[in-house]
Amino acid sequence: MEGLLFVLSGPSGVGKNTVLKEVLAKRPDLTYSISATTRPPRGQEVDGVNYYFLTEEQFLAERQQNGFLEWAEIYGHYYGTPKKQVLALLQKGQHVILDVDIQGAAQIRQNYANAVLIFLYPPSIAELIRRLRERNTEDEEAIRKRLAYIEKELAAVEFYDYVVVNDRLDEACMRVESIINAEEVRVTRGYWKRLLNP
Ligand SMILES: Nc1ncnc2c1ncn2[C@@H]1O[C@H](COP(=O)(O)OP(=O)(O)OP(=O)(O)O)[C@@H](O)[C@H]1O
Ligand SMILES: Nc1nc2c(ncn2[C@@H]2O[C@H](COP(=O)(O)O)[C@@H](O)[C@H]2O)c(=O)[nH]1
Repeated sequence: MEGLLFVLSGPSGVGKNTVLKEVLAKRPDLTYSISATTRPPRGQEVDGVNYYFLTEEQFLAERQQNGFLEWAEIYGHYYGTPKKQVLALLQKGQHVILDVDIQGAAQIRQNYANAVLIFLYPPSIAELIRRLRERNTEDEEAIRKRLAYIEKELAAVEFYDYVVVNDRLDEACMRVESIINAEEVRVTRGYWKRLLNP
């Protein structure tokens, strides 16, 4: 039986990576899909761990060969989900979670009707800006570019299946885990049959 495909989106700095790290530590049956991007590495990011860092030429060649499950241009750089590895994991029965923006989530919604879309929402705009600035990984111009998209990104929450407010981190992680648990036992997915003794 195929694994479940989850999507986590939310504005830059809301805490997607932070929440994912905690949730993934508790769910060995959930795999994080490492995206490809043309943006340069920031801080301690490592190629093949945080992202596959590609040149624009490499990214466009991969896109040309239909190598992405979804892709988007965000804040002036390309981002995409490598198709082969995600589909292989799902076929093996592994759940997969993508950290993608609202454009990517819309493509996933269109092409994978069973995917579960979760939106991580900030407790306030002021707190979101504080987190983004205090992370201290972008220069002022890059921060301004990201802030310019906040309103559009927050408005897209309407198209998601679930929303989780990332105020207290432990609570937000618990809610994301609860969503995964609940989706696993939806009768229509048939996934619950895995829980029966042979
Ligand atoms: N619940 C929380 N309370 C306080 N700080 C938080 C919380 N969640 C995350 N943070 C902090 O906010 C900052 C941004 O978090 P993170 O990098 O995970 O965001 P992101 O949504 O993945 O951003 P981006 O889309 O830019 O990659 C980090 O410094 C992180 O430690
Ligand atoms: N559509 C896609 N969006 C992606 C992908 N990987 C990451 N992202 C989104 O990009 C922004 C910026 O990320 P950052 O690491 O530069 O801060 C953020 O909203 C991510 O969700 C992807 O493969 N496809």
